[in-house]
Amino acid sequence: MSKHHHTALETLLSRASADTLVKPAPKGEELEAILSTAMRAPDHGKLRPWRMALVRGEARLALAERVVASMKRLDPNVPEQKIEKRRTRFSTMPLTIVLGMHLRPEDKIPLLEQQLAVGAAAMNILNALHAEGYGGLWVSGDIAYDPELATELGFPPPHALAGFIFVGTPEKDRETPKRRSVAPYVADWTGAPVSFEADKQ
Ligand SMILES: Cc1cc2nc3c(=O)[nH]c(=O)nc-3n(C[C@H](O)[C@H](O)[C@H](O)COP(=O)(O)O)c2cc1C
Repeated sequence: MSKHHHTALETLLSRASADTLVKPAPKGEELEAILSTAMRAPDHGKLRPWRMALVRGEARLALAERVVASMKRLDPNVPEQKIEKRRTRFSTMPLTIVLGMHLRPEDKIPLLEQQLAVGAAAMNILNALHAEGYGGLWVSGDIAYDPELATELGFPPPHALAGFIFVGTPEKDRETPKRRSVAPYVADWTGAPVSFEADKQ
């Protein structure tokens, strides 16, 4: 497999989200290794705030129904087409990782830093999936902010959802995506406040 010829940096530079994911998803020891990269995320206070609920097999249908119920709760007039799209996605993805946050609002570590640690864990997982030849897509949408859905999935307030990571194998081999230059997002600070090309009109 070509992945073995890639340096770590090339792997990081070539990651892209894949929205058409088919079987197989990683399982067993390989899945455990991929998920273990979450444990290497930078994490102020060692709170380990990330939680991953794996949804596979028959449980996918139940998740899809909870998601649809959440959509209807949030918007009683939600178009049927939107419902069907989400129902199909959640019920057919080979694996969905519900990314939960075990948040501690009373802790001395700021909530934002707790959330950033979960984001870093998610990024490690997405990169690990890519490195192993799988694909991932991190999605949220308004349902990710529905406390009732979060509670049904095991994350009652103040815990919360950081989204869902769809996992599988990209349907087709894709070219390495075009990457924008990072230059507009980088500046040397030499004493005066920086300004970025990216922010100039
Ligand atoms: C927290 C979070 C939530 C996201 N939610 C969605 C989403 O609901 N729908 C979507 O199409 N992309 C969402 N994205 C963006 C995708 O994960 C992805 O980055 C985007 O499709 C661009 O693809 P790329 O990662 O290959 O650049 C989200 C990203 C993050 C970090």
